[in-house]
Amino acid sequence: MSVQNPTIIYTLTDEAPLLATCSLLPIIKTFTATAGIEVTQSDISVATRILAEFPDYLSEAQRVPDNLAELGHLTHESDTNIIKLPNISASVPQLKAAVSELRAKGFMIPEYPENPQTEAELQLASRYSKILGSAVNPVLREGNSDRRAPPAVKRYAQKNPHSMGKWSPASRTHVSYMRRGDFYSSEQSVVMEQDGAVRMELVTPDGEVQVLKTIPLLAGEIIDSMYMSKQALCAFYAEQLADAKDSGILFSLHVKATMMKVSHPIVFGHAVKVFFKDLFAKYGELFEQLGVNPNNGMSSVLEKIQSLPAEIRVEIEQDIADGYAQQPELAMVDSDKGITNLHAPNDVIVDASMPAMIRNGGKMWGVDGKLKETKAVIPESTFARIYQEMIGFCKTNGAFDPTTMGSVPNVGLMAQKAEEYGSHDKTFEITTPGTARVVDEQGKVLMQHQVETGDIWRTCQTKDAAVRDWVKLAVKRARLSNTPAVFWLDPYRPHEAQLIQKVELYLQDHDLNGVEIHIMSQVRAMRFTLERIIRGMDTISVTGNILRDYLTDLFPIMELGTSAKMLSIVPMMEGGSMFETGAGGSAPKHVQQLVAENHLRWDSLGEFLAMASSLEEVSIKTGNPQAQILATTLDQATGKLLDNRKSPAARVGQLDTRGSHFYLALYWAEALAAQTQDAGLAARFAPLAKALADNEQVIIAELNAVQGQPVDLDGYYCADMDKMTAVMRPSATFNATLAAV
Ligand SMILES: NC(=O)C1=CN([C@@H]2O[C@H](COP(=O)(O)OP(=O)(O)OC[C@H]3O[C@@H](n4cnc5c(N)ncnc54)[C@H](OP(=O)(O)O)[C@@H]3O)[C@@H](O)[C@H]2O)C=CC1
Ligand SMILES: O=C(O)CCC(=O)C(=O)O
Ligand SMILES: [Mg+2]
Repeated sequence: MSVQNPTIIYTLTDEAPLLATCSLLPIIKTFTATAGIEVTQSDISVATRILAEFPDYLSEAQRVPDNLAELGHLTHESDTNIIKLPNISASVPQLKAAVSELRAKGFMIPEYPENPQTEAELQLASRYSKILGSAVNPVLREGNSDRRAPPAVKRYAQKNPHSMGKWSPASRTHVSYMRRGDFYSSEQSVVMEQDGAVRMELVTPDGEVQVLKTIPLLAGEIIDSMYMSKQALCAFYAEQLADAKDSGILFSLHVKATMMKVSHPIVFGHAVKVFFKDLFAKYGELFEQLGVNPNNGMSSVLEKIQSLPAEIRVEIEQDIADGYAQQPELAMVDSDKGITNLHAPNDVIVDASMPAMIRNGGKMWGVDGKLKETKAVIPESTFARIYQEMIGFCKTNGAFDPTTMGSVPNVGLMAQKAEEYGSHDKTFEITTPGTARVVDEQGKVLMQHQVETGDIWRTCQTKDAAVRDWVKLAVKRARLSNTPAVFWLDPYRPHEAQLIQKVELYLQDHDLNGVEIHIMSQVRAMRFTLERIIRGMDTISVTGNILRDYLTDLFPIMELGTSAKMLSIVPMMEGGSMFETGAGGSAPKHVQQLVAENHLRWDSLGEFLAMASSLEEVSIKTGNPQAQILATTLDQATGKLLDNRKSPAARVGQLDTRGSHFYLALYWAEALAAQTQDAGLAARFAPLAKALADNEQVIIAELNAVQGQPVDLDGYYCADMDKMTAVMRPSATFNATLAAV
């Protein structure tokens, strides 16, 4: 990016945010072009990433560049400015669906090899693993994370509170987690004294040494090793199923199979097998022949048995029904369609699913479509306990009150694939019992565990420079917002004990006068924060990577009703910036609604906030004063949009995403026309402001007239761009008015 031509890169992703982009990006480009700022786009959708991985299967005309790799390189440049919308972190069923869709459209990429055996299949699996799960965010997040609700958004939520379910002190809802045999119980941690490499090795009982991975490490880097016992996990599931059945409450499993793309599908698969114990005992061999993979959920069983003769299929279906009847009632993802919590590993993603349950007064949907008390099973104890603490607090104090509650911004340790979220390439399902150990270049054993077949063994890395930057960001945010900051760190956990030492050291780099900093273990930090929150006081949570993810859905969903309204900034360690839009995901349900009734309820507030911050960054970096004017007026327009309640509504026939974008354009143009710092810009936008205001009724009528009918986007993962654009820009008057600028 040169000073003359500042560029903002806007990502094209998937599902609802991509649809919203079809309407919003033309507006943004129209406005920024007036200040000589180019907004380019970079397609990192799951479908495009698949195509980019397989040029050797495509014709010249079908090939696409590897945009994600390109963006990954740019994150190391100081003038990079990326707006990152949420994208699908694909499960295996989603990846297979995307592949089928692409093949049906003539892109003859290879089928996803579900049970790779041959060398060629293993190679394909390895190529596909680059696209599976959370494959985008870890590449781009070359900085730590700063997520918060801007004051205007918080004020709006206080004036216009969302509904909250009631909490009763008698609620039986609770969180269940493992007390032994999980990663927490076995963790060991060391800090590297100098640059070097370590090997992850498995030593079998007959002395054979299998090298599973070699990991280069930098001086000061923290490396942890830990395992989860399969036997302990399965025993835990059996106990929790029995307890839920006895207590007559729902059973629900909450994991993060997207980010923890190696370990959590396995953890999920064991739940499926323990729940349907008799089914898998009876048909284990047949299921294996059919290629059923329980890690992909019951959807895999239902899909694979389709190939069987009808009478066998019917018998299996009856056994599945019996399985459901014998076990506790499962929480439902979609009770109308019979989709349960164990259907697919990515339907219930813990960061969004637990807050939704807590917001609903501790209830999830039962098979009859009614809200019921629930046992929320989160096997790993490391972070599950924070939810139990919040649930206990709600039972005592009642539901949170969005009109008075304080706010909890987050500063998250995320840079350079920190901690568990960077561990998937260092996670192994153990195939033979033995000693799993981490050995340095001199042959010294740094950490070791006795493991059994099926145990999940992993290492996690955290770079020293990332920790230092994180501490700096925490102090900066605490000072700038005059808010106490709490490091959520547990001294009993070996990794976090190492972090505490580093935090205490790096805090000394800063002037802490007038800044309030605490270090507390997770449960105490939660309690401290909640005691303040109900008194209207704000508290910054300074956390590792997983709690960054969990807390930036949890608190915003209580405070604002959704994490889509968060400002989510990643100041890159090498000087560039990424502005994520909100802290939530790509809202698949919203696409279903659009397709069924041409109403999109995606709220682009996250995009508006990110765009303003991105423009401000352009102004700071390039000295372009018009960029700052665009940023300031965009924030004004966003504030007015909130005040005038022009956010998308949930139901068909009401204002939706497209109408909301129209109002943003109107208010932004009006604010630009009204500002006095740059007469040229004001003159440029005055006619647009007038034209949009004059045509408000016509445009809204044109936008609303299309609602109520199904629409065809010709695909899901690789929908037709022209069709999406036509659907998302249905007002000829609005389009022509923008084009005239
Ligand atoms: N940064 C990223 O790239 C992220 C990507 N993901 C990916 O997103 C997908 C879905 O994840 P999931 O766990 O279901 O979480 P989501 O956040 O996508 O969805 C949960 C619910 O949040 C609400 N929601 C979220 N964003 C918006 C918005 N902008 N406007 C209006 N409502 C919103 C919707 O509620 P309602 O139905 O009530 O309207 C939605 O059903 C997965 O593929 C996941 O991997 C998830 C998190 C972050
Ligand atoms: O990358 C993903 O899969 C999810 C990211 C996420 O949930 C977050 O950063 O809050
Ligand atoms: Mg998240």
